[in-house]
Amino acid sequence: MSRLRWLTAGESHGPALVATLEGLPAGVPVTTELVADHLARRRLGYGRGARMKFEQDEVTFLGGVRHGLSMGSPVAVMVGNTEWPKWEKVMSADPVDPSELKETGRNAPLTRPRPGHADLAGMQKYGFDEARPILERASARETAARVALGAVARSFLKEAAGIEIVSHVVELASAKAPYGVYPTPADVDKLDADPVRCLDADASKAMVAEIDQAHKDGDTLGGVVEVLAYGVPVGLGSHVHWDRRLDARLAAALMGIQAIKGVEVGDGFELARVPGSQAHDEIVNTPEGIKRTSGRSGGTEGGLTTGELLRVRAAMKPIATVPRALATVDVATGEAAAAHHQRSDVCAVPAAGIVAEAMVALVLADAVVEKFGGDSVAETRRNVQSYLDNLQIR
Ligand SMILES: Cc1cc2nc3c(=O)[nH]c(=O)nc-3n(C[C@H](O)[C@H](O)[C@H](O)COP(=O)(O)O)c2cc1C
Ligand SMILES: C=C(O[C@@H]1CC(C(=O)O)=C[C@@H](OP(=O)(O)O)[C@H]1O)C(=O)O
Repeated sequence: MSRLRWLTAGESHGPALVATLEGLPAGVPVTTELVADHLARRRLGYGRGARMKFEQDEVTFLGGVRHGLSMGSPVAVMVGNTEWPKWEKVMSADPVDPSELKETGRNAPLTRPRPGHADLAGMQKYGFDEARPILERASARETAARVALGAVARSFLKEAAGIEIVSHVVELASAKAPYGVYPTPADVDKLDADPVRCLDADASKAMVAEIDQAHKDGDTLGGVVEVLAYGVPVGLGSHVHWDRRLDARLAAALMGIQAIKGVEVGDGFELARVPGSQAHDEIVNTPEGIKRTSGRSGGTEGGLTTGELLRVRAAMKPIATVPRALATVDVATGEAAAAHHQRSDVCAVPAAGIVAEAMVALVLADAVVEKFGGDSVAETRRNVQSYLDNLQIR
């Protein structure tokens, strides 16, 4: 199985995040601007904290791309952290004199772990007496690296198979967008211009009001994002083994985003509440070929893509750093305490949608490379076309 492999590294207040992508065919259009544009989309969204106002996400390619095209070698990309100069001592890789650390005023031990973040279990597991070494990597700052790779993956998908990915916010706390309205690639600019990346104006207003109220109350919120992939060919993934099922791969990738607690493929949990006669997508022959009368399955059956619209949802829990701090224990003293809190997002659901797009793009790019191969994207495209031209049933 030829597959894409990818990794990220870097801490929230370290010098930079880095990400590598191995197995990408040559000839994929990739530029610094393309990646920067997607990173800028991830910084948007009503309810995000102060950092997103000044964070620059400075992009540098370190390998794999020449003159705007991938070369077939591993792609390496670095995303600089604007905050680094303030954290140079606290996050120094090399030992630092304790007096210099004290001068920074940023090195007070974080001994009051936040419920809902990785602080406490991470300290226990890795043997630290404070949360800094845990929260630096648990932080969703890391998702900038994923979005950088996702930008590369989506360029490959468009070029190789004409696949395009769109996401939108469908629920934010108790505010809901009307069910069954699916934005298309033509709606992306409109979505990105909306404060909460919701297509429905009334629902968007209600979501903004929820965030304003939570802000006033010193609270935080979660929500649900939906990702749609247009132009996915039939037959990505496979029914033959659990770890080859595309629905399983998508679910794992989405669940791997910080704070995502639930994933649905298509109508997901709703399908469990209706009889079979209302749960499946009936098959009809049309002048354009065999089609489905509905899209309840979300475009996968038996772990294979059906060639219909791919649709997945991810539910994000509220931000763990609650301003009206939650009860915890100071692990230095064993006494009851309020969880540590500095600045934080009130709500990051719109940003989570952009991260979810990136994860879906990486899973689909992996599945396309696996099925169609190709050392150059032109070869992948020929293989996709030949497969579609030679489908026995269509
Ligand atoms: C885009 C994005 C931004 C986030 N911003 C914050 C934040 O500012 N403060 C915070 O405590 N958690 C934030 N989170 C959530 C934490 O990273 C998450 O709660 C933590 O990783 C623990 O969640 P888990 O149990 O799902 O891993 C954010 C998550 C995402 C996806
Ligand atoms: C930095 C980002 O998100 C961060 C995610 C995050 C967390 O705990 O997950 C906590 C906050 O970090 P800080 O305390 O430095 O402001 C967010 O700003 C980002 O998305 O780029």
